[in-house]
Amino acid sequence: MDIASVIVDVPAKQTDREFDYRIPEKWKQVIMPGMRVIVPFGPRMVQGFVTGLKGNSDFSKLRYIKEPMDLEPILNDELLQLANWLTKEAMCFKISALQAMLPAAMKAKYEKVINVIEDKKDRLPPIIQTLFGRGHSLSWKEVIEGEHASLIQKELQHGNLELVYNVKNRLNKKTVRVIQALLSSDELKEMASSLSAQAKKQQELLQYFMEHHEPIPLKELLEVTNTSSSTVKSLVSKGALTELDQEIYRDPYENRVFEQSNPFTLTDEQAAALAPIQEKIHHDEHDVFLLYGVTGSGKTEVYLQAIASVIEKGEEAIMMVPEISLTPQTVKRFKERFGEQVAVMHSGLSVGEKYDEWRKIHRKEVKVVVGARSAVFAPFENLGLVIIDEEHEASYKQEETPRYHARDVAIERAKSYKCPVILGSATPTLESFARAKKDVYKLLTLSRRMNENPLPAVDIVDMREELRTGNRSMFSELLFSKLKDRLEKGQQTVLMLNKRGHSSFVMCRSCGLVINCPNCDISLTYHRFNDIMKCHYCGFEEGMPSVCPECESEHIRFFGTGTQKVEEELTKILPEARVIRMDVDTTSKKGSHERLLNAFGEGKADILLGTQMIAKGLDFPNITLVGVLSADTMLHLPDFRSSEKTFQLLTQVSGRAGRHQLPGEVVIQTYTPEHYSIELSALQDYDAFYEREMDLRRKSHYPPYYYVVLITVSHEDLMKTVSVTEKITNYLSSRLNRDSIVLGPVASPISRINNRYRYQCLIKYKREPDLNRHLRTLLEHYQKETAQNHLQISIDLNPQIMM
Ligand SMILES: Nc1ncnc2c1ncn2[C@@H]1O[C@H](COP(=O)(O)OP(=O)(O)OP(=O)(O)O)[C@@H](O)[C@H]1O
Ligand SMILES: [Zn+2]
Ligand SMILES: [Zn+2]
Repeated sequence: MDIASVIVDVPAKQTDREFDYRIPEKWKQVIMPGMRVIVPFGPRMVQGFVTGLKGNSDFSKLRYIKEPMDLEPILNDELLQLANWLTKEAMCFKISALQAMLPAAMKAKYEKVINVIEDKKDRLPPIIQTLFGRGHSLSWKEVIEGEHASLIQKELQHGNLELVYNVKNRLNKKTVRVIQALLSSDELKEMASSLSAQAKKQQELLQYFMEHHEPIPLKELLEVTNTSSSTVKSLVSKGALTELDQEIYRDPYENRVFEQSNPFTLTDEQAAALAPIQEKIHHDEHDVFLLYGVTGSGKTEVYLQAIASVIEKGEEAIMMVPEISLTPQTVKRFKERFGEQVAVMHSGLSVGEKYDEWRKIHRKEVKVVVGARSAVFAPFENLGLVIIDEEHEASYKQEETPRYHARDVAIERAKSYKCPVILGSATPTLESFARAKKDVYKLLTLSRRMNENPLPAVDIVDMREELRTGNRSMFSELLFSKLKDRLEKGQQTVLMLNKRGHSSFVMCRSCGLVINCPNCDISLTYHRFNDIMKCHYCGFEEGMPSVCPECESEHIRFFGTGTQKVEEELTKILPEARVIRMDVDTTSKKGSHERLLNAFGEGKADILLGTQMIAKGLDFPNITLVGVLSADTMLHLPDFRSSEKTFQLLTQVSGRAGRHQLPGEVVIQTYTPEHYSIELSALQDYDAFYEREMDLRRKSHYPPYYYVVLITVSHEDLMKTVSVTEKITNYLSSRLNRDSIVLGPVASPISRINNRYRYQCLIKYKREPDLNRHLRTLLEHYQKETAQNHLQISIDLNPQIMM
C-alpha cells in the first residue's frame, strides 16, 4: 500500500478526480486516508486530501508526496463518504466539498518563493548571491519589494533560479509560556542554601517550586511570587527551572461561570414528544422527527433531555441553531446543562477560536456541539443525535458553493450512524410539514405554552387608516399608548423593524430620481453614521450629494426607516424611555451583541429596538409587549416564499411576549392588513396558513408540490448573457419530461451586479431522474468559458433565495 489517492486543491473540472502519488519510504506508516498532504502538482506544491491507499496504480510514472500536513486523519471514513455524497448533491468539485467540512484555519494558504537551484548558485551574479546569503530561498514579497526584481527575473528565465509555490500551514496553535522545576525539592533546597543571602528573590522562587511541581504560566508565577522575569531567567540558566510553551485553547467563554442546571420535570406534552425520540436513540435507529411546538412551549428542554440520553449512551450530539439566534443566552442553556462537554461553533468566533473548538471535537474532549450551519460537519465518530432548531430558517442553506442544506446533510449523516434527527419549529417549512403529514417525518406536537398562558393577543393596525386620520408618525395611536403603559408599569417592550427589502434609499423629491449603484441594478443604501451611500452587492460607496445630480434640486434626501431614525423618534415622543438599539451597526464589535442583551435582561432599558436579529431566542420574563413597525416589507419581494417568510417572522417575534408569568400583547403595524399571512400570523394559526399556502403552491407548481432549480447566468455582455440563458433553456426544455416546466430566459430580480448582467432559467419538476446528468453536461459544455470567469453559471438546486 505505498500509493495514495489524493484530491488536490485545484478547483477545476479537469482536476476534479483522484490523483495517484507514491508515498515516500519514511512516511509509509504515517500517511492515512483523511489526512492532508503536500504534493507536487505541475510546477508547484499544493495541498491535497488523501482519500485512499492502494498497492498499485494504472499510471507508471508517479510523483512522490512531499510531506504530510497532519499526523492523524482529520476526516474520518464517514466524512470522506459524505464528501462524495455532497459532491453529487450540491454539484460541486470534490475539493470544495472536502474543504467545506473543515474550519477555515485548515484551508491551505500558498506562498510564492524564489529558490536557488543548488548546482547553479555559482552562475548567479554576485549581488544576487549575497542577497540569498547562506540561505536557499527568498520570499516573493522580499523580491518584489527589493531593488533587484528585474535581475532576478532574468535569472529565472535563465533557469538559475526557480519560482516555487509552497503550502503554508496556517494552523496556529495558541501557546502560553509556562515554568516548571527541573530539579526535585531536595535538589532545589540544596541550591537555595548555596545561593548568597542577597539573592532573596531567587530564594523565594526556589521556595515556591519546592512546594509546587505543576507547571505554572509565567505571568501567574510572577504575580504569586512577586518576582521579575529576569529572576526566573537566571534560575533557568542555572538549570533549576525550565521554560515551556504549553498549548492552550482559545476559549471564547473562558471568563464565564456557568451554573449547573438540572433537568425540569417534563410536562405531559413534553414527555410524549421525548419518548419516541428516546426509543430511537436506545435502539440505534434512524428516523426524522418534526417537533412542531408553539413559541415558548419548551422545545429546548426536550432537546436538552434527548441530548442527555445520548451522552449517557456514550455518544455525541450536534445541536444546530440559526446564526442569529446563537445568542449567549442560547449557548448558556447548553453550557449550564452539559458544562465542559460543549463546544460552540459560530461565525462570531475568530478563525483561531473556531479551529480550537473544532479540535476539541476532533480529540473527543466534548460530547455536544452547539453551532450554526457548518456545525453539521462536526467530526464526531459516534454520532447519536442531530437537532436542527428553527428548521425553517433560510440560513441553513449555504448560498455559495457547495450549496448544501444543513437539513439534508444532517439526515445523510444520521442515516450512516443510525440515529435520529429532530427538526424543531413553531413555524415549520411547508416542505417539512407536508412530509410530516405524509408520515415521512414523525410529527411531535407541543401545542401549549409552558406557563399555560394563551399565546399573546395580537392587534393589527392599518397604517393607511392612521395616515387618513392625520397620524404621520411611525407609531400608531395604539402602539404608542401601549408603549406608554408599559413604561409606567416598568415592563419591557421589544420593537422590531422588518428591514429586509426596504432599507433607506436616496430620492429626489422634485424629480423622483432614485440614486442607484453605477455597477448594479439596485438603489444605494444611505448610511447615516458616516453620511455615505453604499451598495450592498458590490461595495461601491459615495458621499451623499447636496443637490440632485439630475435636476439640481436641493430637495434630495433619504427615505425609508432605519433603526436609528426610529430611535430618534422614540426619544422625541417618549423622552423618559431607555432604549437599546440592536442592528448591524451596534453589534459589529465582538461581544457587543451579548452586552446589549445582558443589559436588556438586567432591566437597564425599557425598549429593545432592532431588526430581525431580535426576533429569535429571547426569553425574558419582563417582556409583555412586542411591536412590529412594518410587517409587510418582506411581502413584496419577488420570491414564492415571501408569504411564508413573513408568517414565520411575525409568529417568531410575537412569541417573545408573555413567556413567563406576565401575559403578553403584540401590535403589528401594516399597510396590507388584509393579506392572509398577516391575518393568520395575528391569529397564530399555523394550520390555517399551511392549508392556504399549500393551495397556492399547488396551483402555481411550487414546492413542496414541485422541486425547483434556479440557473443564473451572468456575463459582462448583455447579449451574451441572454443568448447563453436561452440556449440553456432550450436544451433543458427539449430533454426534460413533458410535465416539467422550464421558465426563461428572464432577467433576474437583481438584473445586474458589479457590472455583470444576470439572467435566469427556472425549472420546476416532479420527477427528473436524469436532471443532474443534463445539468452536468451543460456545465461541461460551457467549461472553457466559465473557467476563464467571463461567464458564470450558477446552479442552485432547491434555492432558498430567488434573487
Ligand atoms: N418542563 C418544564 N418545567 C418548567 N419550566 C420549563 C419546562 N420546560 C421549559 N421550561 C421553561 O419554559 C420557558 C420556555 O421554554 P423554551 O424556551 O424551551 O421554549 P421553546 O419552545 O424552545 O421556545 P421558542 O421556540 O419560542 O424559543 C423557558 O424559560 C424554559 O426554561
Ligand atoms: Zn431631481
Ligand atoms: Zn453595486
